[in-house]
Amino acid sequence: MTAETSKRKILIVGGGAVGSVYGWRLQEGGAHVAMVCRSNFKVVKETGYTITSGKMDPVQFIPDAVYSNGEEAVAGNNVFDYVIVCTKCLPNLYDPAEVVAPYIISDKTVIVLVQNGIGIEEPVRVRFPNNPIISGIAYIDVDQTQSGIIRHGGTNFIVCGFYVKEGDDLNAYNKDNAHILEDIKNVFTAGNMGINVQDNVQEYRWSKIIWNGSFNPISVVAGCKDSKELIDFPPTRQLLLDAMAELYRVGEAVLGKKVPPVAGQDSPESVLKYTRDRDAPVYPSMMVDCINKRPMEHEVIVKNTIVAAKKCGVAVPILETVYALLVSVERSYCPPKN
Ligand SMILES: NC(=O)C1=CN([C@@H]2O[C@H](COP(=O)(O)OP(=O)(O)OC[C@H]3O[C@@H](n4cnc5c(N)ncnc54)[C@H](OP(=O)(O)O)[C@@H]3O)[C@@H](O)[C@H]2O)C=CC1
Ligand SMILES: CC(C)(CO)C(=O)C(=O)O
Repeated sequence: MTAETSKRKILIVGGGAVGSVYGWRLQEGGAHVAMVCRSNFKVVKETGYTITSGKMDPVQFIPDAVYSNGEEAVAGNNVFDYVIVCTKCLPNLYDPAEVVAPYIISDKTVIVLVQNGIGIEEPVRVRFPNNPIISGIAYIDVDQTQSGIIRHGGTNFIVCGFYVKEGDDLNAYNKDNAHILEDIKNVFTAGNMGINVQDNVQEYRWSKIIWNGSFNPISVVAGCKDSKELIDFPPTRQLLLDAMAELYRVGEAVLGKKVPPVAGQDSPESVLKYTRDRDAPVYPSMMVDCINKRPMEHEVIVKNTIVAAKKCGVAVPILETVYALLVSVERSYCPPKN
């Protein structure tokens, strides 16, 4: 069966910035798209999303279904082909598997985790050892400016591949399940989304963490500055370069080889240049969360990276400093529960 011969049933859990654009594109590509929404549930259910993408006029995206919980979503034994998770990943606040659990009623459902950070997959794998899990790294620049109102910069591609238990034979798993990777490729391509399937996607998590582990926390501790402001001010520009150099050292130590380049970015200077050359400044997702007084993904983006560095004996004084400051900033508006 191909994407052309069967309408894929896709559920997007987390109908925020990334989830809305994914839903819109995948529906355009012919899939049946249902969304799980939380704070924007009422608006999305009643009027859908208004999405401004790149230089296009705003478009209206009306999902095929909008749910607020698992009971509604799986009523009548409704099995999804794909459950795509586009929530923030906040293991310091809850078990990430709990976010997915209400929607998985069959081993056949492919779980796609579209979240930044390191170590985001393991809790979901432990809970769903028999479901295929695809780890997805989103290259997209999008935020929700008001409930249901989405601003998308235009870039939209994903690097993805299977996640398996440590010690399992990833090559054999890739081979046995090649049809799933082929299918997701078709589904995303039909929606005009770039998709780059990798045999070992974990390597690419390190490519992405170079950006997220530097720009995200530094934007917040610098007082919520966007990428242009950070790059144009020499002291924060230097801090970014030094933080990225640390991150490259961690990635190389973990992988035992160079961090793979994405879009030609293979050094702190080239990441900075790529970011500076973009048409518009980037608003890092952590900065957007901080401005809106929401919890930030400091655990998966910064803490897990520091833990990996320590395991490999790599010193990361800059990361440790920004982590301490970042968590302090969050505590000022979002005090810990106990
Ligand atoms: N924005 C970007 O440009 C990029 C983001 N990413 C990554 O993608 C992931 C998603 O980011 P983004 O879209 O920006 O995040 P948003 O905060 O915009 O969206 C997340 C959505 O998930 C909802 N949500 C949270 N928990 C649940 C739950 N248990 N059930 C249902 N819905 C839930 C939130 O609802 P509520 O409003 O109630 O909190 C919110 O609408 C993150 O890991 C981020 O780092 C990666 C690349 C770029
Ligand atoms: C850089 C960006 C916007 C994606 O390209 C991102 O990943 C983030 O802000 O968390």
